[in-house]
Amino acid sequence: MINVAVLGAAGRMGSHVVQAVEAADDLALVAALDTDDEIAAATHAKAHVAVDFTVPDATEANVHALIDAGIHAVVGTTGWTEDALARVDEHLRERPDLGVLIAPNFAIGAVLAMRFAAAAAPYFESAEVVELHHPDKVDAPSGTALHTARGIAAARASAGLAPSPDATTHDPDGARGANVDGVHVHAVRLRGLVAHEEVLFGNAGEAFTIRTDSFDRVSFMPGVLLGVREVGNHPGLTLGLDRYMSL
Ligand SMILES: NC(=O)C1=CN([C@@H]2O[C@H](COP(=O)(O)OP(=O)(O)OC[C@H]3O[C@@H](n4cnc5c(N)ncnc54)[C@H](O)[C@@H]3O)[C@@H](O)[C@H]2O)C=CC1
Ligand SMILES: O=C(O)C1=N[C@H](C(=O)O)C[C@H](O)C1
Repeated sequence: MINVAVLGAAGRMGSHVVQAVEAADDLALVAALDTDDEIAAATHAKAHVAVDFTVPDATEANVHALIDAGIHAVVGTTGWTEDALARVDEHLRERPDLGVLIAPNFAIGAVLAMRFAAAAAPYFESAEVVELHHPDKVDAPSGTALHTARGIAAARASAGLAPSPDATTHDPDGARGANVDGVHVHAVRLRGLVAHEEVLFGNAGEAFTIRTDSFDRVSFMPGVLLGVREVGNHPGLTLGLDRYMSL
């Protein structure tokens, strides 16, 4: 039995994780924590793994506290910078027995979309990412879109591709979106949406589109539970759920 604590348990994602853990025969929910609770409560409850779906401003401190407490961490919260990831990696060297999984998206379709986008990237002259979310989301672009764009950029660089063609010289209102390592990323916020992404590729005379849609937050739960079950078998810092899958 794996004892699980959930951080951000009152939130949109955290409340789904609480239900998913409670429904799993091999997992025990031992702590459901939110803003007013200390991480120490997870230690007192003998948690083996903590799942963090909180806010970008809180998640790094939570992960360091979990490492200090000797608890594996499965993190879905977005907003991680390269510097913050490096600090976690460094901290984990003090605890080589612990695993931390930080994944921008636990939906299987989104995990595959990120991988497929990186695989397709060397074959197209142009690439752009459009992410579409509910309007209560606090960060933009989404963590998934950042990860997708960085994967595309790395694959283009490895293949020796020139920058995507773009004649824009005047964009005072930022209509071309964010530039993530040379890949333009556009963020839509619309009531009624949950989490969606389109990756657009173009060549002369053709387009190739990868689309993933989470219509309901239940779509993230199989991936979260996979992370909970596997994190103890993957010491160190792991970025992306695909690292736990045979892809
Ligand atoms: N990796 C993935 O598959 C997914 C990631 N996300 C990300 O998860 C995060 C949370 O998303 P939502 O659940 O929609 O947000 P939310 O705002 O509904 O929930 C966040 C919860 O965290 C709590 N919280 C804030 N600071 C805290 C702290 N220091 N300790 C404990 N709890 C704290 C809040 O009170 C709230 O209940 C966001 O960064 C979002 O982008 C969302 C969906 C899927
Ligand atoms: O805030 C959300 O809702 C989501 N956040 C993650 C992200 O920023 O990529 C994952 C998913 O898109 C839902």
